[in-house]
Amino acid sequence: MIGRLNHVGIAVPDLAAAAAQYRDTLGAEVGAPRDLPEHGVTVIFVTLPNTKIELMQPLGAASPLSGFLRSAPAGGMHHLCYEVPDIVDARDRLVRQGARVLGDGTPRIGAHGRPVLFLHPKDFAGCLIELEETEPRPADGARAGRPQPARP
Ligand SMILES: CC[C@H](C(=O)O)C(=O)SCCNC(=O)CCNC(=O)[C@H](O)C(C)(C)COP(=O)(O)OP(=O)(O)OC[C@H]1O[C@@H](n2cnc3c(N)ncnc32)[C@H](O)[C@@H]1OP(=O)(O)O
Ligand SMILES: [Co+2]
Repeated sequence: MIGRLNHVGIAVPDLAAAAAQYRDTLGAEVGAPRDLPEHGVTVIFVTLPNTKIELMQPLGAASPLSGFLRSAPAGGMHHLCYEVPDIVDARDRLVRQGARVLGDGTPRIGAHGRPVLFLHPKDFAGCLIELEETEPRPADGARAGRPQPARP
């Protein structure tokens, strides 16, 4: 079910300082900061030859990173993002196997403009897992190979 490692999320207290470290000390290709208020984060993607690093700092009082940074004030690895071809199919299979999908289970649009979901860290060796759908859905939302309900 899971495919490529799309990115590794790292929560940091100071996004600009972390980005400078990746750019200047580690010599990596560092993108521009982007606010994702609907997710309570500001992110900078670091592009590597085989994957990406998502540097994130809290945005707003309700950021999901706040609790994490209280327990790890200097920052730390926060989540792994795996790619899946069909996020609804992946969710339903995981739920059938007893995994906890965070939130109400509805995929939301993530930093790459694709649907994402998160799985509880307690179910996966203490690692928060993000799933990102990779194949763009056709305009009618249909999925290849899946029977489509008759249109009204
Ligand atoms: C989607 C936009 C972007 C993208 O790439 O597209 C992003 O990736 S945004 C990333 C930020 N968004 C999220 O993380 C959303 C999903 N996260 C959550 O729903 C929460 O952070 C949650 C449920 C993982 C933790 O919530 P909270 O911190 O309030 O709960 P607790 O402090 O009670 O933690 C419960 C338990 O889990 C452990 N924990 C918490 N966070 C992590 C983590 N990142 N990795 C591993 N373990 C984690 C925490 O230590 C607690 O363990 P316990 O033994 O009970 O103390
Ligand atoms: Co992410």
